[in-house]
Amino acid sequence: MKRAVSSIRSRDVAHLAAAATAPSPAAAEAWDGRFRLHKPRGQHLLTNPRVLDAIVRRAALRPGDAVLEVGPGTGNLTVRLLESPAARVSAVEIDPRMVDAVTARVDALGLAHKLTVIRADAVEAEFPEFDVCVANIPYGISSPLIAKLLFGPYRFRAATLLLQKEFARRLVAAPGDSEYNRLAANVRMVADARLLMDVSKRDFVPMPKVDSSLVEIRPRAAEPNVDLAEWLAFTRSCFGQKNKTLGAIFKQKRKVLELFRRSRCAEERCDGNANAGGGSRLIALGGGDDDGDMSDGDSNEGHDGAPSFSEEEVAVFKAKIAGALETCELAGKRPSKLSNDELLRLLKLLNEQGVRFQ
Ligand SMILES: C[S@@+](CC[C@H](N)C(=O)[O-])C[C@H]1O[C@@H](n2cnc3c(N)ncnc32)[C@H](O)[C@@H]1O
Repeated sequence: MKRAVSSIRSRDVAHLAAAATAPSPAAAEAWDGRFRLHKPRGQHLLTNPRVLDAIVRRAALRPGDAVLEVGPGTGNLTVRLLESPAARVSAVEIDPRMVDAVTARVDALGLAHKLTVIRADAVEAEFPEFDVCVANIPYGISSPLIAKLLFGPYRFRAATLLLQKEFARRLVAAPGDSEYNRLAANVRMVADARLLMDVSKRDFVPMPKVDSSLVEIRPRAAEPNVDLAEWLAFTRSCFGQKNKTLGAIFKQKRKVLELFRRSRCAEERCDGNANAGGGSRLIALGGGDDDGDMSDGDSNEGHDGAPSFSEEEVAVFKAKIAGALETCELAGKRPSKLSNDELLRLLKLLNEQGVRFQ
């Protein structure tokens, strides 16, 4: 029978708590039909107690830590975090039924004084200050959430996140690996990421189609020596067609024209950079469907307040790009094989030539 979505009964709360202490296959059966979980919201609850304990152990919480949890669901991980040495947990949850469930469960355990539940979309919400983020997140928001953590205003020690296994592999990939991509290049610019362990899809209720991996992301203390918005826009440009050489990528008429427009606008401070990747609140890191080429058409007519320009001007600009590629000997290289230092050198040379990406 269909359950109302607005509230949850107390016997469900007891059941939810039990689910995380029973072995997962039994829990999966017990769950069936009791509480309608929405797959589009990524509501696959982690019910294997050994995995839940391992996540908290691997997060290496310290006394006094403020923990951020994204998507507490019914609280299977939350209660373990609250029982850890951490001082407090702030949990951001979008589904009001889950907010009720985790609140009631934590209340019943006498741990409510350590928990703040924020009912909000974690991609949109402003997070309170935190030392560590520990979460089994909805996989649909992996990329924007990691972007928000690493490129937003937050200063924290580490994020220990359960992610879709393939996404996790892409996140920790190194230059030259077949999975290396824009997401990994962007994360590497500001943080160290490593795999901690794999988690079977059988440890979730309902069972998802994919396996998962636990990943640790540690932001580096030192700020990188680059304008991050410019870097994000640059990698978007490079990795849009990651199997092409940089020479081929930056020879394309459409790309050259778009870069010309942006560079002109940056110089003249007009409003032609509305599509820049780094400036928006929702930062795109890559790793999903956002690795597309910059392409706003190939006309050289002025728009967005940008001046129009001549063929000759564009030809000079194109030659500057080719010159920068030649100087750093990267024209024949594919972006997915290059280290961030090599890409940074190219970006600096291009910037020196007046080529801007944001
Ligand atoms: C994979 S479940 C994890 C639940 C729980 N942490 C566990 O391990 O059993 C993801 C949770 O995130 C919530 N969620 C989905 N999208 C969200 C969003 N944009 N912001 C905050 N929470 C979200 C879902 O309602 C669900 O409770």
